[in-house]
Parts: sequence; C-alpha cells; structure tokens
Amino acid sequence: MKIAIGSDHGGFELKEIIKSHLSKKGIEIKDFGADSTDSCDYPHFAEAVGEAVAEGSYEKGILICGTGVGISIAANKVPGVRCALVSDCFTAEATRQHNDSNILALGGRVVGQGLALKIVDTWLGAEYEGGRHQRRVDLITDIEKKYSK
Ligand SMILES: O=C[C@H](O)[C@H](O)[C@H](O)COP(=O)(O)O
Repeated sequence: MKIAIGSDHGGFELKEIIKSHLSKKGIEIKDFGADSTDSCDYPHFAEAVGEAVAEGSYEKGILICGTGVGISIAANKVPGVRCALVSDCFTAEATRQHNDSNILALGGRVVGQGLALKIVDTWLGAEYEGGRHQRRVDLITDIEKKYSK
C-alpha cells in the first residue's frame, strides 16, 4: 500500500510520528510536506496530497493540520477526494466502510499521539462495504460533476 501524507505546521509533529509508525509496518509513504514547524498554509499540502490520491498515484492519503478542519475542507475541493476528519476509532472504521474515504484528516492539536495511531491503523485496516453505500457515494460524485468546469 502506498500512502501520501501531508501537514501544515500544526500537524507536523504528528505527521512525523505517523510516518515512523507506518514505516515500521513496511508501508510505503510519500511525504508532501511541511518540512518543519515553521508557519505555513495548509491548502498547499491538501492540494498536493489530494491530487496524488485522486489521480491514483497513491491509494490513500493522510492530512494533518491543527484541527484537521482546514486541511480536510481544502482536500475535499479536489475532484475524486473523499476526505474524512476523524477523532475517534468508530468513525475511522465507519468512514471507510460507508463513505469509501480515501483521505484521513486528523487534528494535531486535538487528538493525542496514541489515539491518532489507533485511528490511522483502524482506518487503513477497514474495507469499503459497497452495496447501499455505493449509491450514496455515486450521488456525492454526481454533485462533484455538477459543479466541475
Ligand atoms: O484548520 C486550520 C488548521 O487548524 C491550522 O493548522 C491552523 O489554523 C493554524 O493556525 P496558526 O497559524 O495559528 O498556527
């Protein structure tokens, strides 16, 4: 599995912890930045990771900012991205099973490191269920197409 990851300064420390955690599991990770805790702008990283996932270069993505809100809003502007902001393990599992989310967003100032890693493992390990959920995912895609140029 190839994972694209990105953060702003507010998510930088958690990004490094997640990278280390996933590397130990043998998961291939591409870091799209940021490279430090210097103040920067989360939409750049959301766009880069969003495009990498939407075009299929990476199967899934992980994005982290201070709250996870800004970076998830920005990522969801990229057609094909279904980015879920998650702060509990139930939602981590359900958003894969029901929404086929392809990017996980976390708040580096919200969730502790231990919970964040549990969320990442749960999200990566859960499978999309399809069935009745596919109709709803297709309806999301229809909205996206309606507003695309
Ligand atoms: O949704 C936005 C994110 O939480 C940002 O990480 C946050 O707004 C950055 O704030 P500041 O520039 O005060 O560190």
